Amino acid sequence: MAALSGLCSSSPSLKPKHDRVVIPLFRKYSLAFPTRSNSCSKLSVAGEVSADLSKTNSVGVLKKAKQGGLEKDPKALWRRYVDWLYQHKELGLYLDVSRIGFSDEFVAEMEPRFHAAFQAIEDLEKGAIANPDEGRMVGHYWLRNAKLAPKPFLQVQIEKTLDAICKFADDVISGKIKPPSSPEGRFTQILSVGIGGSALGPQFVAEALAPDNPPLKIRFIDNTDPGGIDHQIAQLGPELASTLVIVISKSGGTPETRNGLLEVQKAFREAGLDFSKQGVAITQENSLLDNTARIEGWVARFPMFDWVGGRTSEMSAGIDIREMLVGASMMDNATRSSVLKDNPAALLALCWYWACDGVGSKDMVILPYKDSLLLFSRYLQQLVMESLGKEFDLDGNRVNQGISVYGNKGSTDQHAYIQQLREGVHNFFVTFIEVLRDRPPGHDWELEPGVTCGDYLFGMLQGTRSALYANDRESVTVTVQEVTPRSVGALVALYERAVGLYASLVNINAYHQPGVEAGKKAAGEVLALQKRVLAVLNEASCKDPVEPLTLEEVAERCHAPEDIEMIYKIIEHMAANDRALIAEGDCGSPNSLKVFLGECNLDELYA
Ligand SMILES: O=P(O)(O)OC[C@H]1O[C@H](O)[C@H](O)[C@@H](O)[C@@H]1O
Repeated sequence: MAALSGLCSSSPSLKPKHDRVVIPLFRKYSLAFPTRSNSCSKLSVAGEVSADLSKTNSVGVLKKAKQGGLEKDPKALWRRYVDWLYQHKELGLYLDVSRIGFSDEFVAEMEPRFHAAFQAIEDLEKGAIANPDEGRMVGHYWLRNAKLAPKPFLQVQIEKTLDAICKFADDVISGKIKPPSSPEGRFTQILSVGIGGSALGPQFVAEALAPDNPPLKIRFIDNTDPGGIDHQIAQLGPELASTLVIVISKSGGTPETRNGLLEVQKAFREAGLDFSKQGVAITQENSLLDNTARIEGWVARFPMFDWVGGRTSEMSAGIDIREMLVGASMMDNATRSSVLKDNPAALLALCWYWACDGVGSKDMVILPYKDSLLLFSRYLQQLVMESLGKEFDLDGNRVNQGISVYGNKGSTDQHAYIQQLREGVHNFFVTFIEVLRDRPPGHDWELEPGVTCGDYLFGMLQGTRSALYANDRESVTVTVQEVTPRSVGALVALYERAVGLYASLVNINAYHQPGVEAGKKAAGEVLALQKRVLAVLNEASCKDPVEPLTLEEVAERCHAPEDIEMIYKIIEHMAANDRALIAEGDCGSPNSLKVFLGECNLDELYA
């Protein structure tokens, strides 16, 4: 989909400007912010850790080392910075972990765990069933290097899909594939319908990489909120006739996505348009969505593979950008290293383990200082929380693992919640994402002597990093030269691998999501109950005279007295949407309510 908005076109390749990183002036900035005495924060860190470590953590040195507090001597910090600085020359990407306080002892003690984690990832890449509950291989790494796929037919499948997507994108952009009844004679808009991993990745990439004036503009329907859906369709207006609707769902049966599709199809019907001439499906072969698209003869169908999880499907069909794949593949190569200091994903996993005590005791705050990376935190929220948030470990022990992720962007957040990060409850560590290039060359100007707009953003990032550290708030900094398809691909791959390694460190399955099913099942039960409520109300409303019912009567006739609260919520919702009428009382006093339906449906009554 991003390919269709002009992202498939090759972008200038990244050339690192220098081999050595420009060192942030942390000393200068830390002088600018008042610092608290160390002893105070040392105490609080030690206290938090001892409580959490008693749960599951076996890394004894973690507790001991944390009691030491963070390094504050500027010279020692500088040595630590240089010592631990990771650089990927070709990608122009740096990772600074110096503001995470792990000790050498901790690193040594973690070594055997990393050994096992590296081995697990190697096995995964070779096609092991790395998702044991679902009996599936985990192959998102093959998408950016098909030769790695363990079977030749998988290699062919990946390459063929990639070629087909790129060709389709070219044909749409050039107007070779066009909508039947658009005055423009070509597609001008994309409406993407999908949720979770089938929305967050495309949204992030579209926000990060779409050019100012893309050949096709992208909109998203990523919820079953009728108001939101109506808004997207209304904004398209007459351009619905030149909208390519891309429906993305790996399973092909997600209700929110199905609802979005049905709503969009209704809008097409009402506008006198033939949806099948403008619809594209991206889904597993033979899924409900795939079969629908095939039978209805949609414009195109592209496969999503069984061995790619939704949240790691960023590089699969739909987001076909060869440059992104190159960036991801380069990062994959780097993160295969079994030398900790040479492996940025392992360094990240190490920092997470240290900062969160291996039990998720701290939240991960993602702060990109670049508007176009705004959605990176939302994207990572799913990748990290759905992968790591698990009740049981691989041996069946209850561990309730996870790391909470939130964030928006700097310096905007400076004016929102950074106050609490600096001074309030100490339950987080920060990841700064720094982008060195402010603007394309030749566009910069000094809005005051010696200072550009971008210098302010840079100052805010460095100042915040220093001010937080001065108050014992740890941080990681990832630096890229520019936001390009290549660097975005590299960032995605970096975090995918870090999540995989961290999952091994804490012995959980990162590739399934059993908890999501519970909510979906419960939602299904609510809708089934609603149908029974409607039938009971319909029967009472078909009487002459109409018999308004109390909540208790409805619950009894539904044979669900224990569900009276849910029945109340169903009726409240129906009343707010004029689908149930209130005869007596009001929703503020549930026991006073008497309800009926405005119309009697005889067909249903005798069905
Ligand atoms: O792509 P779909 O099959 O429609 O799934 C969409 C989403 O559904 C579930 O909520 C899963 O937990 C997500 O991982 C997935 O991305």
